[in-house]
Amino acid sequence: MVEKRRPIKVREAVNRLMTFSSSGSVENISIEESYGRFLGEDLVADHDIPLFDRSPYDGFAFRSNDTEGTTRNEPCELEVIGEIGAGSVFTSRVGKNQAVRIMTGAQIPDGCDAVVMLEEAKEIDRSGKNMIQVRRPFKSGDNISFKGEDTKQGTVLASKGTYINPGVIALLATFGYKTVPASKKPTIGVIATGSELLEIDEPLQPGKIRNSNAYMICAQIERAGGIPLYLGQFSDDFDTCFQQVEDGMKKVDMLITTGGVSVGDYDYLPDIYQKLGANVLFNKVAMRPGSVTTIAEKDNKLLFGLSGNPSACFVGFELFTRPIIRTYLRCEHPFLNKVSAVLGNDFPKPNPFDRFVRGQLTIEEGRLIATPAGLDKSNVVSSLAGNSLIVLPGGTKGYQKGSNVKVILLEDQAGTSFENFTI
Ligand SMILES: Nc1nc2c(c(=O)[nH]1)N[C@H]1C(S)=C(S)[C@@H](COP(=O)(O)OP(=O)(O)OC[C@H]3O[C@@H](n4cnc5c(N)ncnc54)[C@H](O)[C@@H]3O)O[C@H]1N2
Ligand code: MOO
Repeated sequence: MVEKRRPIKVREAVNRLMTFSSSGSVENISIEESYGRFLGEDLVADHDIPLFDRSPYDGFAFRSNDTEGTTRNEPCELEVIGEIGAGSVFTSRVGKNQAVRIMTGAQIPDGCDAVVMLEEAKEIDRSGKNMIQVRRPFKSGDNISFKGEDTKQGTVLASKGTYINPGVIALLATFGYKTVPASKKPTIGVIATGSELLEIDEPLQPGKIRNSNAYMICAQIERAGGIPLYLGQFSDDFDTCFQQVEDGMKKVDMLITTGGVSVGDYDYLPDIYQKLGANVLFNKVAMRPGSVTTIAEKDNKLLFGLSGNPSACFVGFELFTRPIIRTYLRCEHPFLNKVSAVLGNDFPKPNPFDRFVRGQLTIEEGRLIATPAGLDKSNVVSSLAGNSLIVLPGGTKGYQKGSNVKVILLEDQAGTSFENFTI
């Protein structure tokens, strides 16, 4: 008789697992390679931006006092004593009733405290002198970008664990980071088990299926920010699988297996953990799909025993492996984001376990709608292409279309049919 496993709640499973999470080391990479990585350290501004008061416009810099009482009919006239382009500095001090022609981005010359835009100033000639007329009073600071107004020295530009997107790259470049301290990516081994598995380029045969999980998991690892190391697929043979897991563990930061975690005659993973002397954190979770997800730890390395059923494998990865990868990458918020939405279809099937239904989140007339995708069975592949997981808490009743539900966003929103951006 097979020993009955005791399911634990998802939250408890996650909490138990997270006590074994740890962050990896930090490596310096070039800024060109940094897109899509995670910052390994807080970045602190070592100087002000802008570093000097500068002009945000092409125009004339002058002393605001000189424009006091000026009106459209009684303009003040200022003598233009020089000009300054972006990148140059005006070396002499600008005096009373004087102005300097200045270009966008150029440093405000000493003595000046305001800028009038080119279009607002009228250039005139007074006995060979180049003058401008200014037709309204200016206050000190008008049209000036001040030193430090963008970023003050000492400010945290971006905290460790921040995803390096193009905007973060702009910050890094502004502060001279030719090399960037990035969290080292974890290398995660992937082993597929099952005598029924064919490699994807093998012809189909009776009773056999293609190994889709290994490829799916590798892509999930990449999406989460890790490096997948596919170690191969192996038949249901205890000695072979044990050897592969034992050898695989030495090459990686964590290891994922798919298949063989249930209670069948060829489900060897529980015996493999035992022979390895691994500490099994849990082997049954009150969730569908993925109830058989089993996680063990050996010498501070985690072994994720994901189900062979594709949907169960997918969900097990997103709920358990992903936060471990994100913690390794130093993210402060390692879990996927959740939003509230309205259920787009009836979901009549009740279940005592919490369900994570694969689905598609859309916006219709400003409302978020979560629609379950296809057949809700854990061995189904066709429901996996959606952008979200709809959380349906366990209970005795199903859910009706229009119910309020929580939806986990699967981060890669490229396939999301949210309202298009049009002007
Ligand atoms: N008597 C019981 N039987 C089962 C139970 C149970 O509690 N008692 N649990 C069921 C649940 S729930 C699930 S989920 C599955 C989990 O089984 P395993 O994780 O051990 O996976 P396998 O048996 O190896 O395979 C399950 C299914 O998935 C297909 N598979 C396997 N590997 C791959 C792959 N790499 N790519 C695509 N598909 C794969 C495999 O052919 C099977 O159809 O157990 C239930 N049974
Ligand atoms: O682990 Mo199974 O997917 O709950 O159906």
